Amino acid sequence: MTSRFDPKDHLIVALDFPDARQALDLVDSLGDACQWFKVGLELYFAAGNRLIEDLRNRGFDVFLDLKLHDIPNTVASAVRTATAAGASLLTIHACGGAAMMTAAAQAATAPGSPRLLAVTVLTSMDSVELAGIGIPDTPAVQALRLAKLAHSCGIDGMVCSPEEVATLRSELGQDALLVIPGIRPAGAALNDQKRVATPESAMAAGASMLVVGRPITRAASPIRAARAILDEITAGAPTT
Ligand SMILES: O=c1ccn([C@@H]2O[C@H](COP(=O)(O)O)[C@@H](O)[C@H]2O)c(=O)[nH]1
Repeated sequence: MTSRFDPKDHLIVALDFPDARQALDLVDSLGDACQWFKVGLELYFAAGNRLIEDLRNRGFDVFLDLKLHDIPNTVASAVRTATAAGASLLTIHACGGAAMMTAAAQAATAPGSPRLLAVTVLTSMDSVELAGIGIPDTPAVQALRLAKLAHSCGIDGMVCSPEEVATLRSELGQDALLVIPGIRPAGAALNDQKRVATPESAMAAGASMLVVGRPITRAASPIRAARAILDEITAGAPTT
C-alpha cells in the first residue's frame, strides 16, 4: 500500500526567535497547517530542551539544528545527550570529517536517537566565500564531496542547497534524506542566503524536506505564507 502524499511532511518551519514565547506564538498562529519545526542555536540557547518537549507534547516533530562540529568523542557524546531532548532530526557539520561523522553515526544507533543530517556547504556561502576559507572548488563540487563522505560514514541524510539537490539525489539514490534550506518563493527577499530556489523547483529537483524560516515567520500573515508554500510543495512533488 502506498501512503498518500501530504505536503506537511515535507515542510520544516525554522523557529529563529530569541525566546520560547515568540516561537510558540508563531507556532500557534499556524494552527495545524505545519507539522515540523526547527529549533536552531538562537532558540535552543534561550529555551533548551523544555521547548522541544513542549513542541513534542503538542504533537509536533522537531528538527534540532545544532550543527555539531568538534572532535569525534565530543560530538558522539553530544549526540547521546541530545537524544534525551526528543528531537527527530539533528545536524552535524560534514566538514568535521570522517572520524567525527562515523562516531556520531555510531552514537545515534541507541534507541530513541534522532536521525542525523550532515550539513555540506552552508546555503549562505558562494564560491568566493569558499575560496576565503581555502576551498578552491565550487559549492556544488564541495557539497557533493561532503555528501558522499557523510553517506559512506552512515549518516542518514544531508543538508544542501537547492542548487545541489538534483545531483545529490542522482548520486546517493532515492533513500537519501535531503533536507533543503535556502528556499525562497518567487520575489521573496534573499536575506543572507546565496544559493536559493523556489519551493516548487526544490521539490521537483528531488528534495525530501524543505526548511523555511523568514518567508513564513516574518510574513505579514505566516499562515497564508505557509499555505502558499505547501501548495508549491505539492506542485513540485514527483507524481509517482
Ligand atoms: O546551509 C544551511 C543550513 C541551515 N540553515 C538554516 O535554515 C534556516 C533558513 O532560514 P531562512 O529564514 O529561510 O533563510 C535557518 O534557520 C538556518 O540556520 C540554512 O539556512 N542553511
